[in-house]
This record gives sequence, C-alpha cells and structure tokens, in this order.
Amino acid sequence: MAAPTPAKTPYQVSFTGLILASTLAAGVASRTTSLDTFTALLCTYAITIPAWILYKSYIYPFYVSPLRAVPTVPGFPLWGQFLDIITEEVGVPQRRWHKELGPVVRYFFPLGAERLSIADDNALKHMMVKNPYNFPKPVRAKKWMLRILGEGVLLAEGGAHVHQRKALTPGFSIASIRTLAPIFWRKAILMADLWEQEMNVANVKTKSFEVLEWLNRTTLDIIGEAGFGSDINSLEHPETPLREAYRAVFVFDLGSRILHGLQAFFPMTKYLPAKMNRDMEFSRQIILGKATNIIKEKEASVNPADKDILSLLVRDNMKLQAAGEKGLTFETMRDQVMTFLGAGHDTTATGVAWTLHLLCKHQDVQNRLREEIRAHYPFLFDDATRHDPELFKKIDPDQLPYMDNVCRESLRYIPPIPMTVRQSLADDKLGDYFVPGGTTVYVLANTINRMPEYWGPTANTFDPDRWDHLPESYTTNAFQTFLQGPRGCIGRKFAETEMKTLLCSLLSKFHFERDESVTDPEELKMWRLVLRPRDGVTLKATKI
Ligand code: HEM
Repeated sequence: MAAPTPAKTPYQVSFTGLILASTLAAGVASRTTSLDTFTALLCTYAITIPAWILYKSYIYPFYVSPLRAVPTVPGFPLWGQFLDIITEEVGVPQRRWHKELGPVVRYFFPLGAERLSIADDNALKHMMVKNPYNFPKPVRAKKWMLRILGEGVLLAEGGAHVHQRKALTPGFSIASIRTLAPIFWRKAILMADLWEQEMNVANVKTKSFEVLEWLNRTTLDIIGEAGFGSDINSLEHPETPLREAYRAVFVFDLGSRILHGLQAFFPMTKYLPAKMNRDMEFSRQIILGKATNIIKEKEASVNPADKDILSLLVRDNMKLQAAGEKGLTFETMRDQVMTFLGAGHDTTATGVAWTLHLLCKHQDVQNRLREEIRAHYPFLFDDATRHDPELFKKIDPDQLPYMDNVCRESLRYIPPIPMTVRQSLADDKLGDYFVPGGTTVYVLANTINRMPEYWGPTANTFDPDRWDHLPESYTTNAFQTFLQGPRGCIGRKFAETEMKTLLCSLLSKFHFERDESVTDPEELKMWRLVLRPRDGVTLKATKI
C-alpha cells in the first residue's frame, strides 16, 4: 500500500522548483536580451541559487517558518547542528538542548532543514498515543529498513498497520509468552552449556567471551523457534547463512556508515557497486528466502498443537479467509516474518549485552541479583537439576522484583533503540506549539530516558533501586525504550521475559567481570537501528 504523503511545510521552495523556474527565466532572458543561452543560465543561477540558500537557511527559519516560535538551538541554520549530531552519541546533544531550552526544541540539519525533538509529556502523549497515525515514519527513513525488514507491522502505516497489529496482538499476549517460555529456557541453558564446554576444552575456569555475538545467536534461535517453530540453531552453527546475513547488515566500516546516511537522501545510491550495497543485497536475499520458506512450510502443514506466534497467526488468518474476510496476504505474512526476525533478536541481544556490561561495572548489583535468583530458583545453581524441563515450568522470572528493576534500569540507561523519527501528515499541535504538516519530529529515548526533569538529579546514574521510589515528576512517557501507544513495541513482554531468562541462566552459572584488556564498550557506542558497542561486549566469565 502506498504510504500517505505528508503535506509540504508552507512557503518552502524546493531545489528542483528553483532550477526549473531559473531555467525558464534564463530562457526568457536569452530571447529578450543580447545574452546567449549559456550566459543567461549562468547569470540566473548565480543570482537564484545564493538567494535560495539565503532564504532556506536564514529568512525562512527566522522570519517565515511556522515553527519559529519553538525554542531553537543557537547556531547558523546553513549547516545547523549536523556536526554535533554526527560526531556525538545519538541523543546526547539533545540532552543538552532540552536542558537549556525546554521540552520541545527546534534544531537544523544542513540548509535550514528543520527538526523538532520532543520530550514534553503532553506532546509525547499526543503524538504516540492519541494521534499516532498523523505521525508516520518518513519514507526516506524507511527505505533501507524495508530491504531487510520487509513491509511488516513495523513499517506499515495507517489502516494497514491497524489491520496487521490487530492480527498479531494475540500472539504477544502474556498467556502466549508463558507457553513459549520453555523455548527461552532451553536456548538460554544451551548457551551457558556451550560456554562451559569451551572452558572445559581449554581447561580453565575463567574465559573471555564476546557476549553480544553469542546473545545475537541465542535470540535469533529463540525468535526462530518461538516465533515460527523453526530451529535455526545458530548457537551450535555460528556460520548459518541467516546469522551471516544479519552480521553483514550491521558492518560498521566508515564507507558503509557514510553510504547509509546518504541513502536516506539519495535513494539511487543503493545501486552503486559499493560493499555496503553488496552486503545489503546478500543479506536481503538470504532473509527473504528464509522468510518465504518459513511461511510456505507453515501454510502447508499448520498443526493445531503448534504454539509459536506464526502458527497462531496462520490459523487465525485461515479462519478469517474461510469466513470470507480479507485476512493477510502471503507477502504480508512473509514480511511479518522478516520483521520479527530483524526486530526481535538484535534488540534483545543488545539489551542483555549492555546489562551484563553494567553488572560488571556494578558488582554489588550483580551479586544482589544472583542472590535473588538463588533464593527463588536454587535448582539453577545445581548441575544435577539445572537441565530439568519440568522445573522450568515452575519458573516465572516476573516474580523477581530486583531482576525487574535491573532490566528496566539497564533498558532506561542504555536503550537498545535510542530514537525514532516521524513526519506529520497534517497540521497539528505538539505541547504549546503549532506543527505544520510535513514537520520531521524526533523522539529520542536516549535523551528522554535520562532527563532530570523526569528522573530527578540522579538521572545519569545506573541505579536499579530507583524503580522502587520513582520521583513525583516521573510519568510513563519518561521511559521511551519501547515507545508508547499503538506504535509501541508489540514484543515488549516477549523481550522482557527473554532478557530475564537469559540473565537467570547466565548469572546462576558464571560470575562476570570487565575484561580490562578491551576498551570500555560504552566509549564505542555506534548506532545503526540499534545502539550497540562497535566491537561488541567482551567480558570475563568465571564458573561459579
Ligand atoms: C529489548 C528489546 C526490544 C526493544 C528495546 C524494542 C524496542 C522497540 C521500539 C522502540 C519500537 C518502535 C520503533 C519505531 O516505531 O520506531 C519497537 C517496535 C516493534 N518491536 Fe520491538 N523492541 C524489542 C524487542 C522486540 C521483540 C523481541 C520483538 C518480537 C518478538 C519486537 C517486535 C517489534 C515490532 C513488530 C515492532 C513494530 C510495532 C508497531 O509498529 O506496531 N521487538 N520495538
């Protein structure tokens, strides 16, 4: 379905419009004066292009724009705040700007391109909960994601989104996640077993592991089995093509990063014979192929006993179609599989990796959390009982209050998805400000999650206990890790249960410390959809 087109912000002149008008004017000039066509063109461009730049980057933002009432970051809009944005961690400059200017701020990308960052409670509620369909994702921001994630529920808009979200919601209910929990346990225990095997082979009790890659494989296997009933088994076969495909998507070399940025503005650059384009195409083909096979197999043999999310969806869809209703097409189902594969593994893996890193830095928190796990589930600490599937059925990691605090705090402190971007379709109001259709608006979890205005003076400290005594100023919108409202993360409960299960399995088997031979991963945060450490998270694990 074609994405709805946002209204253009008023009194803007596009570059194409300018060139067309200037060329026309040059044509008229060359016929009515003694100037030849080339000189007429040159003279016209020499006047109109600088005039256009002046208008775009000075007159429009300060004297014409309907957004000029919004508190604006000081600086010259010709280049705007772009340098701060590309050189600092995503969301960090905005923390400063909100502190100085308030909860709604305007800043600029080059050539006076206006951007809003909103952290105002009412504005967030309006945009995310009350009127989310007036704020779809901008088409340019979706371009590269579409290649890897398909047009599933994450990237669908308007009516298509409502329809898909309704069809998917039962698969993510608390009851549904409970039935999937044994899969989480099996994979979480397997990951710890594989580490132990590596230690036994090397005859050591302490070993360094790059945990992000391990966690990515574990969560990929979990989403494969819990989501689609498909055993990907990248834990035991790290070279499996699907894992290779996601590894290639997140390559961080400089060339790929530049091209990735360029593609948002110049989509044709996706055809350049560059490494990133080759990687993306290679990954897309593998992910698309896997998703197609999964759907074909599922549709061919849907079993009423299967509990995975896709089986629920396929069965419901068949019922709908049998009753003469529209249901979801094959392509839409395939794109959901692509979406869940992508959105559902890297995010949680990154969240757990950052949590383990924070537990290394805060040994007191690690020890306290381990003792809570021991008190509730002592059998996890005993090799003779640790693998008993009957015992897993009794576990509900939601019953561990400190675990809940640690996970929430880690996800607040370093949100795996640090920001999202939207573009208003029609005129609207955010907080106290009028916002014309076509305005680009950012919601930065990595800013809002750390604002003292919501969290108090310790906003920048990792403190799981804060969740037991939240300040008066806290609101649900202060925590944007999963966003809020109808476009918030549908997999939140899935992710939280998965995170807790992984932590129970790992902390009952190993003690973790920072590997001081590697740079602190917090100093190497990189953003490409997910806020991850550039070189992963290497930690020292010691058998308990
Ligand atoms: C810690 C782990 C996770 C985090 C931090 C996270 C965060 C988010 C965020 C911020 C969004 C909104 C993105 C946007 O609109 O720009 C989102 C959407 C979504 N997430 Fe998650 N997510 C996590 C895990 C998962 C898992 C495990 C699944 C699936 C099993 C999942 C599936 C989705 C889907 C399908 C959407 C699109 C929802 C919609 O637009 O209706 N996520 N997630």
